Amino acid sequence: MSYAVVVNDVYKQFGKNEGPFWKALFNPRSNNGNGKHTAHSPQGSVQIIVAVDHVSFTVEEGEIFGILGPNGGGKSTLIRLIATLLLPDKGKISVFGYDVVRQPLQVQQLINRVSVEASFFKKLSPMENLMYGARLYGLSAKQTRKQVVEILLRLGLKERDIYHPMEEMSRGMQQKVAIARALLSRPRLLLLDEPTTGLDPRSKREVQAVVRELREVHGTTILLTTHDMIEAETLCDRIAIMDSGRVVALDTPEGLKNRVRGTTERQPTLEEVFLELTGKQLRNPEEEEDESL
Ligand SMILES: Nc1ncnc2c1ncn2[C@@H]1O[C@H](COP(=O)(O)OP(=O)(O)OP(=O)(O)O)[C@@H](O)[C@H]1O
Repeated sequence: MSYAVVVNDVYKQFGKNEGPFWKALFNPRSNNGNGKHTAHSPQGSVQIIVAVDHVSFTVEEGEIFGILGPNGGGKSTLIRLIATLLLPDKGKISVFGYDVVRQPLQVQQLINRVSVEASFFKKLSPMENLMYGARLYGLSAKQTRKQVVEILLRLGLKERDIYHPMEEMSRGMQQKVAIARALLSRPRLLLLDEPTTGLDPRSKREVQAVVRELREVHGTTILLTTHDMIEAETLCDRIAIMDSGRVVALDTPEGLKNRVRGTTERQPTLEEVFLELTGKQLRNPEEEEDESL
């Protein structure tokens, strides 16, 4: 078995300085059960946030693997650790056999990442932004120009949008341009951090179709985070449910549902599975509105 990603007992915490320690004496706070607690020292008090709490899993080559969880669950931190943007405090991560801490350059050559906060030169068009990106990847201008048009049209942009300033585009369109930019480097592993959050249902479907096509045509391994259960269920081969920094379950969508089957006649939804496993609701009211459009 060839693994694209191996995450082994990874732990990551953040510390936020809360000022001098004596202030905390008047406002004492301890572990609130949500991965947060306050540590005091003569230098001051620091709120410790455990973002990733001893997480282990593997992603097979060519797999579409989803990390499903609520806001603040630790999904983005995990993606940043795999992308070599953060260092783990404990544990090991390897990407196609390369260690993210000891061999970050080798890892960076095999991956690309799209996040919701993708940045662009807003006065420039998608074509200009992508040509700039392509130069950073060392791609030839002529070949890239053709490829940019192909990818953007495939993602549902109109030909005229390709040459208009990015600042005139909707967030959905900008997200598609971010995905197109990541695809230019033909990554073996594509990390998608909430790729369809805030997109209208049609744009969502277009992005999801491209994700499937990438795996089918190019064999790209895809690791995506989402809090959209329908997306997780329809797109992912396997799903890790993450809550408060921990993976609480990992299985195929069918396997996850089988875990809580037995109470009712019908098959449970992933939302019910999530509620059963974490005691929390996952559904995002914004997404619900989107779905009904
Ligand atoms: N750079 C940072 N400094 C301090 N705390 C951080 C930092 N990055 C993340 N956190 C905290 O770590 C926890 C996990 O955040 P993370 O962004 O990984 O969650 P998430 O599941 O991706 O949620 P979201 O969908 O809201 O991005 C949260 O409590 C967050 O506030």
